[in-house]
Amino acid sequence: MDTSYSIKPPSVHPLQVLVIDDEKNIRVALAAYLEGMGCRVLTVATAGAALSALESQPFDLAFLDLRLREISGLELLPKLLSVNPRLAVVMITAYATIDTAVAAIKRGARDYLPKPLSPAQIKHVVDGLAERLNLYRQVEELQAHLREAVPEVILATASVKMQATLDLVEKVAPTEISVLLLGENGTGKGVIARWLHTQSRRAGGPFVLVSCPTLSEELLASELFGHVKGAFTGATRDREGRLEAAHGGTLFLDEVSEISLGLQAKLLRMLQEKQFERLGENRTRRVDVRVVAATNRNLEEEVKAGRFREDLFFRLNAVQISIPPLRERREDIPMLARRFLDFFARQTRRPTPELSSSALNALLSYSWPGNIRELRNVMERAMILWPSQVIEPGAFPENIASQISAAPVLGGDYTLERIDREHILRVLARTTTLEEAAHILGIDSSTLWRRRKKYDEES
Ligand SMILES: Nc1ncnc2c1ncn2[C@@H]1O[C@H](COP(=O)(O)OP(=O)(O)OP(=O)(O)O)[C@@H](O)[C@H]1O
Repeated sequence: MDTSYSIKPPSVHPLQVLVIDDEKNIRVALAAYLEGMGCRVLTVATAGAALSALESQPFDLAFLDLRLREISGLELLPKLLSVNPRLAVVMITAYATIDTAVAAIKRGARDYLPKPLSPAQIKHVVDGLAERLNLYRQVEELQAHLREAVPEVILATASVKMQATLDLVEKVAPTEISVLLLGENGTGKGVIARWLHTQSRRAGGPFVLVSCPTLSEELLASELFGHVKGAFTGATRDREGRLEAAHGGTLFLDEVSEISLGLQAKLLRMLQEKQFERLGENRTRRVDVRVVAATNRNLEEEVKAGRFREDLFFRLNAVQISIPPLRERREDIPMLARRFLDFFARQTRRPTPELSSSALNALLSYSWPGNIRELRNVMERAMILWPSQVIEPGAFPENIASQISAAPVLGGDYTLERIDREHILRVLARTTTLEEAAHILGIDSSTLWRRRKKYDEES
């Protein structure tokens, strides 16, 4: 997923903490306490060591002594923040005065605490920061979804392969069966999962997404099952998990292969018995969800390699639906490109531009490793960068624009079969029915159908 995004992805548990103090006793005591809370701690005695530690590691939090031997903590503070602007700095001092506290906060410290620090004070700082980072992460996920929000799901297709996929989706949607969606990144697994939900009897209930790989094991467990206050660092109050939030609806587990073996066991129990406990809680809760899972890995191989439980695989895989990559449904590229252009044109209140034939050529010749997501991004970029009403290859990134030369030209060094194939695929791409394409090509529809099937299978 694209990360060009205003809020930096925060680190998740465990918190990385830097302790900067020239008194060994303080360093040792603070480190022991922080480690006891599950933090990863590095202690340093000098400003130089602190700066070089920050340059090499992404710390979340620093405890900074106000009076270091060679430099004041107040002087060091802006230097630390210039290396890592997201660092939360807590000034600590045995000589607390209101003036220095104000100065520290003005320079960017998050907190100011008098020595000796009590365990309760340290816990308060750590829990508060863990919760804030967790909120950042949730905001980041939401913003990423908003940024990618699908204006309108495009379910039209001219591809035999994709049509077979959509037929299967339509068949299983109204049932309660678990569905496993397979497909490369950006092929639309999330879009199809949401569509499955809207076509199901659960459409009036919630659709809840859990993106498995973005979270550490502990955080994912808490995200799924919820937790009670005190279950781990940062668990400052009881919280329901996404499982409960999905009650009566659909739970979408994206990139399910990334779930650790420990969590897989819990998930299996939930699927088998519809029961689970929040982290740190004895009470057993019941939940009614339909699970749709997705992966871009070969789960059977993960099972063979011992990384994925076979019984969980069978539970999730009641029906398997493969979504073809865009390069295997090239005939859809022009239609999808135009639909995205139309969407972005409406958003920017411009008339929808056309694609020149060389622009179309470039799009059709490119391999689209990022699939529909990449096509959508390329169309959005073209709308921003290309003011004219006819989009030319120059509106596309260089790796796509340069594809035109790879397309076969009449009279070039190409076999008849390559020209035949390219011509058929392009005519199919710009026409709306098979009959219309067959008419242009001067062959009957059944011959064209067979050729298209063959090309689909070869690609
Ligand atoms: N059928 C579709 N109609 C409209 N837009 C689509 C469609 N399929 C995919 N997209 C676009 O591509 C983006 C990626 O789709 P989606 O997140 O569903 O893919 P994915 O296969 O789940 O990808 P990943 O594995 O990276 O999570 C969507 O946000 C949307 O912009």
